[in-house]
Amino acid sequence: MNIQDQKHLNLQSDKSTGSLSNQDDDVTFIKESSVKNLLNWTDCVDAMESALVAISNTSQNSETEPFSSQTPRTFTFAGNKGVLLTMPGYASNYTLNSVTGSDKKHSTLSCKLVTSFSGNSQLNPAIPGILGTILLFNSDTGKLKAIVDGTEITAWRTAAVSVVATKYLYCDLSLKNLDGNMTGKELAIVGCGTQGRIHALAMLNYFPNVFIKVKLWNRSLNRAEKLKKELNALFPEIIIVIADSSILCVAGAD
Ligand SMILES: NC(=O)C1=CN([C@@H]2O[C@H](COP(=O)(O)OP(=O)(O)OC[C@H]3O[C@@H](n4cnc5c(N)ncnc54)[C@H](OP(=O)(O)O)[C@@H]3O)[C@@H](O)[C@H]2O)C=CC1
Ligand SMILES: O=C(O)C1=NCCCC1
Repeated sequence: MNIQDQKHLNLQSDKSTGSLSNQDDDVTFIKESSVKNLLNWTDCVDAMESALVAISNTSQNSETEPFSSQTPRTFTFAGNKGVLLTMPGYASNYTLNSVTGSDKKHSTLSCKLVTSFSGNSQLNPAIPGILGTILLFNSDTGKLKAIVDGTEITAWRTAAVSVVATKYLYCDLSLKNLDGNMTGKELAIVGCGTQGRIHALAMLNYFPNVFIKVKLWNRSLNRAEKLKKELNALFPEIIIVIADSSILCVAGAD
C-alpha cells in the first residue's frame, strides 16, 4: 500500500512493527467513491491470484505457507424480495507483490455481507441488485478495523477471478500450444449488466493490445448500446459491435 493509499484510508505505518494502524483507533469507513479510486486491475488480479493460492492449500495452520479458512455462506431470505448473504473468511500468509512491491506476508480476517434484490433495477433511480459491505477485523485480536463498501469490490473481484482463469487456462495454453500470438483477439460479452460491463473492462484493461474487436449482446438493446458507448470512449482503437443474438455474439470469438 503506497503513502497516498494510506492517507486515503486514514492509516499510518508503525515503523517498529511494519504494520498499519488506524490513527485514532476508530473503525475506518471506506465509502464507495474512495473504493473506486483505490481499485486497479493489476492489484485486483494479483490479490485474486494470491487468494486462489491460499484457498487451494488445504493445510490449515501453516506458519509460512498461504492458507485460508472459509465456512459456507449463509442465506437469509427477505420474503420473496431478496436475500442477505454472509461470507466469512480468513486468508493467511498471502503476498500482494504488485501492491506492496515485496514478498511480505499478510493475513486477513473478514466477513462480507451481500444483499441481492432483483427489483432494484426497477427503482427510480435504479440501484445495483447486488450490494456488498465488507467488515475487516484485526487478525490478531479480532477487533473490528474497517467497514468497506463492497459493491464495487464484489463486481471487480468477480471479473478479476475470470482474468486469472483466462491468464492461466487460455493465455498460457494459447502462448505455449496454439499460435503463440496474443494479438488480434475477439472478446464476446453476453449480457451487459454489472458483470458484463466489468468483465469487458477487466479483460480490455488487463490484456492491453490483445483484442481488436469486442462483440456485445444484451437482452435489451439499450444496455448494450450504453456499454458500447462507454467502451468506444475508453478504447477508441478497438472495434465494438452489438451482435444480433447471443449465438452470433460468441461465434468466432476467442
Ligand atoms: N454484481 C456482482 O458483483 C456479482 C454478480 N454475480 C452474479 O452475476 C449475475 C449477473 O449479475 P449482475 O451483472 O449484477 O446483474 P444485472 O442485473 O446488472 O444484469 C443482469 C443481466 O442479465 C440479463 N438477463 C436477466 N434475465 C435475463 C433473461 N431472462 N434472458 C436474458 N438475459 C437476462 C440482463 O438483461 P437486461 O438488461 O435485458 O435485463 C442483464 O444483462 C447474477 O447471477 C449475479 O448473482 C456474481 C458475483 C458478483
Ligand atoms: O460475492 C459473491 O460471491 C456473490 N455471490 C453471488 C451473489 C452475488 C455476490
